[in-house]
Amino acid sequence: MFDQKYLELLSVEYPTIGSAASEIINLKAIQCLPKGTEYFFSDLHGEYEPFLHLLKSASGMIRAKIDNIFENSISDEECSQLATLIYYPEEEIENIKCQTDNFEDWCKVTMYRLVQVCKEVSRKYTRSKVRKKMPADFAYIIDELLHGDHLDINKKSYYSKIIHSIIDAGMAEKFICKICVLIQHLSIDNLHIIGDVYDRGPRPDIIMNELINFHDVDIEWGNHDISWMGAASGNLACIANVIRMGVSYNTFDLLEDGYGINLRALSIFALETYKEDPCERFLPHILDENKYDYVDVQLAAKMHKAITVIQFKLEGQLIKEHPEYGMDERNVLEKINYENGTIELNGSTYELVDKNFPTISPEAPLKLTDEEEVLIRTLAASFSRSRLLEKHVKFLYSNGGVYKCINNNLLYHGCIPMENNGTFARVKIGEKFYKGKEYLDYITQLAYNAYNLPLNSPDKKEATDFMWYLWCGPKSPLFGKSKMAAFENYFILEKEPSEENLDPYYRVSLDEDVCNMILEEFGLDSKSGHIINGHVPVKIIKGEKPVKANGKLFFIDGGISKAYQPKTGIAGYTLIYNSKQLSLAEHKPFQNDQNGIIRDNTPKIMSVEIMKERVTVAKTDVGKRIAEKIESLEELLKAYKDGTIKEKN
Ligand SMILES: O=P(O)(O)OC[C@H]1O[C@](O)(COP(=O)(O)O)[C@@H](O)[C@@H]1O
Ligand SMILES: [Mn+2]
Repeated sequence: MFDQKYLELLSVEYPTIGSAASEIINLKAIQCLPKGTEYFFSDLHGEYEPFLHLLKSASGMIRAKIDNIFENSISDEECSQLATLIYYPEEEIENIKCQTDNFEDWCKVTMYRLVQVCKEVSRKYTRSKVRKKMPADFAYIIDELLHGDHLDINKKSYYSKIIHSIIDAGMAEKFICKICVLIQHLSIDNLHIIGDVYDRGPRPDIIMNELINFHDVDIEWGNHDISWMGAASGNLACIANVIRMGVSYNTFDLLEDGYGINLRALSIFALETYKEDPCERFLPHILDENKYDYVDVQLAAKMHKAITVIQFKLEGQLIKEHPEYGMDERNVLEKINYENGTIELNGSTYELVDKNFPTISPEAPLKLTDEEEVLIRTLAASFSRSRLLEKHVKFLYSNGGVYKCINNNLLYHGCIPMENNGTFARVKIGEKFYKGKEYLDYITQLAYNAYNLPLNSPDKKEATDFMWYLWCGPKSPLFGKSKMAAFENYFILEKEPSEENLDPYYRVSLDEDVCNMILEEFGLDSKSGHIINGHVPVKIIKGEKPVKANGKLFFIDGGISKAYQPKTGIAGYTLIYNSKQLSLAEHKPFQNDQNGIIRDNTPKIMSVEIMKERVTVAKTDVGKRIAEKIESLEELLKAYKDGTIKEKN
């Protein structure tokens, strides 16, 4: 069954009977351990401070562990202080230093407590896995402290000796910081980000840096992420779109300081073109102030309008070039009566609130002026030169996809386009129709082609154009709405034309049988599987619930994004899947002090499904791979024993 060549290759890593046998023993032991804890987040929308807090605190689970361990021995206030120390060790140590007379004593007590917390969070991992996460300079000491028997009288003095030596060597602060970070890292085994890292909030770039440094993370692309990926692939409409979103949410720090996108040409153009225009409909939302790159609101409004008009022109051009997208209704600039200042949409005429279009010629509304053309090319050049954006987009590709099947759960941001009768919608691309999993696989391929194919490849342009469709096309699984009503929101006062209708998916998937059908389409076991969705904020204020379809379907966009908190009433969810249960942490709005520390924000944690039996590693996807490895190692052992392969002593 195993071919000789494969076993020969394996024998390089395990050259003797002894090494192969001990690896088999090791792997079999791992299989029996409880599975690691998976954390699911969605719709982070650039909110780096709350997100980093959720990572550091394992969304409240570290605090829950502290309460468990020290329930009867230390006060609630001390538990709270210990939690803050674990999340923000450096800052909190400075605080303590100012507050306490005997810092050395505090260090001693704290180190003991931290070792206890660390023992608790590392309990379900092998010693070797924990060692791999340890800071190199303290690995030996932490290992000793974690694995000794503190009740043994001889060992007891040995441990206090270690603690005292750390203090005497002046290393206590460093040790405390390192063990706090180790506790953070051990608390989250895998991280799943179900889309929309980008737009609205201040610094998605900081979130991306954090994700890149995290040990195990996957990202299911959201419509906002794909738009940045499209921009990085050179799609001009996507470039205009991400700049428009950035300017409209006042995230100049991200654009200029983070990604080094030079907006000087845009500001000069906007000031000249919209000199006398107050651009009232384009005043930016100010959710956060910029730290490095302040832009006056009046100027920002002009820049916002300038890039929006360019975007609508570029979008109109794409729509005309691709009748197969079926998006003619969105070619809005060609539907305007420039003389009357009205627009005809779906048979109704609406008056525009802003009728000033100095760069649009009514005979050719989609044509960029020479200045607009130069401007968008300049911006595009800036995008292609941004090394940090390149690094982040590469990570989105290497660790991401349209969907992910993991441990019998199906993760995606938006939806699987469906019909009203609960069957998969058929979508035509080129000459072929696609649906369900095949459709998602095909568009994943197109997304890779957009970024990776060489410029002269004939398929490159098709794929790059399609990135814009994925951002806002009606059958895009990342978007899942009938239209993106950006134009209507800017230019029309009536509410009705700006309504965006959700794909039938969002209604039919409330039926458990439909969820089961979707899970099976992706080769998952519908009895134990779940679908985990982002994208649509759960309006808790209005009584909506994140758990749907009799527990098969989770919507976990609870509004980490400040822009959505008035709609949801909370500050986001984390779905947590450990060996015993699935639970949802519901977060309260985050308030940080002047040092950036978020205190007293322990979420409400609700258990949503208790596992029938404790889930071991053997039952997970990693476990399945381990089982295959055990099988091949056993085959290698046989080959060593019957002499087909020689040991390399
Ligand atoms: O209110 P904003 O930030 O202008 O954005 C509104 C647009 O964002 C969208 O909700 C898409 O963003 P999400 O994927 O975050 O929902 C559109 O449907 C809508 O037109
Ligand atoms: Mn979204």
